[in-house]
Amino acid sequence: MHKDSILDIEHLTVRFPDKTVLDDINLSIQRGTMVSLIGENGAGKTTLIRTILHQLKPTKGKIIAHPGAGRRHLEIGYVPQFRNIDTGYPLSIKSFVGLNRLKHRWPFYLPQEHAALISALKRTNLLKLQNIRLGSASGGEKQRAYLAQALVNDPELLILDEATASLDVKAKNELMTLVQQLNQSDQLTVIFITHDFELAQKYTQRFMFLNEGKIETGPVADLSEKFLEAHA
Ligand SMILES: Nc1ncnc2c1ncn2[C@@H]1O[C@H](COP(=O)(O)OP(=O)(O)OP(=O)(O)O)[C@@H](O)[C@H]1O
Repeated sequence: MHKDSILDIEHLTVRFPDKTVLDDINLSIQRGTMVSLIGENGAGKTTLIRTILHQLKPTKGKIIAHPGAGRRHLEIGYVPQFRNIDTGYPLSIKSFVGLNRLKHRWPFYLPQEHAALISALKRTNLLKLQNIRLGSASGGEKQRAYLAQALVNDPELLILDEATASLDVKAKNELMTLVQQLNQSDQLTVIFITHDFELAQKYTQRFMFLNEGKIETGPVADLSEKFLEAHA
């Protein structure tokens, strides 16, 4: 275990009947860092994330989470790949973000829930847009609403699952700039799944490269070299 890790992955193996997708993986993710998770289609990125999210039980090994001081469990936020939302979608941005606070009587929030909701809207620059229908928002705004939804429970770890794919260059950079600000101001740890090396190098410090069941890690400056090696 590393001194300040948020996740320690130890001898993690996930095997499906016909395939070993993760093969004895060992790595630590440091608290407060932004890390890219790279790998070809079918390399096992989703499988790794599902295991981190307790959606999948490892065949062998384990993932140890280290919640921060005063927290009982590691809260994880998840932002999916952008998919367009029908223009008829009825909920306002605020109500959509609030869907992730269902613990009580949505949409009648307790005061602390309402405060968390407003904070998530503020941190994603959506405060002024909170009452517009999500269906009428731009692609970038919709994706920021997904980010706000992931933030509303005050996560310590944020997983961006190809969350910038299908956005235009401006919206990609806006989203990643916001995430970078949260990383710096709140020590939010980020796992950024992407096929975009340029964004990985611009916004993250380290990479995790999944290939044939194994993971290699390193500083993002070495990313192109690693990728070329894997394809040599
Ligand atoms: N429940 C399952 N049962 C059997 N095989 C599975 C299961 N889930 C995933 N797989 C297989 O495991 C491999 C890794 O899949 P995974 O979805 O983790 O890859 P990925 O890197 O996320 O791919 P992509 O970039 O396309 O999303 C694939 O060959 C997939 O078919």
